[in-house]
Amino acid sequence: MTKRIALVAHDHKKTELLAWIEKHLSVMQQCDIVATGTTGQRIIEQTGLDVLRLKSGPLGGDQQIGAKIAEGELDALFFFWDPLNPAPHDPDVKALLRLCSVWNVPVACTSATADLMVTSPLFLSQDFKPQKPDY
Ligand SMILES: O=C(CO)COP(=O)(O)O
Repeated sequence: MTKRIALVAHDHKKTELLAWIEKHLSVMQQCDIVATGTTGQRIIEQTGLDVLRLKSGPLGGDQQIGAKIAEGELDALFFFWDPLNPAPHDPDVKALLRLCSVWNVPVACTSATADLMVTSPLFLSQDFKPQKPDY
């Protein structure tokens, strides 16, 4: 099954995420991608990747991604959140990161971690199915 991933970046991190996507374009082309609204728009414009755009983060996009994680519809999250600037929807950001831990979904919040994640032989492997908790 195709890897289902979410790509999200706060405003000061969007350039970094876009550069990271360009660097790993061949992997990204093998994934089903969802993104929050503005991030998704920038990805489409810059890379031509096919992206399902959800609402903008402050308008509920993070929560939409959280819902997909709770429903088992995402295999990984790449969330370049901004540690230096406060977000009006910080509770949504925390909730999204929390749900990744609740459901054991791999999440990368920095380009270094994201590099390690997508270059792992397990990333695109059909055999890699992280254990889902038995709630
Ligand atoms: O705010 C975000 C994540 O918390 C990202 O939202 P945008 O992609 O719409 O900028």
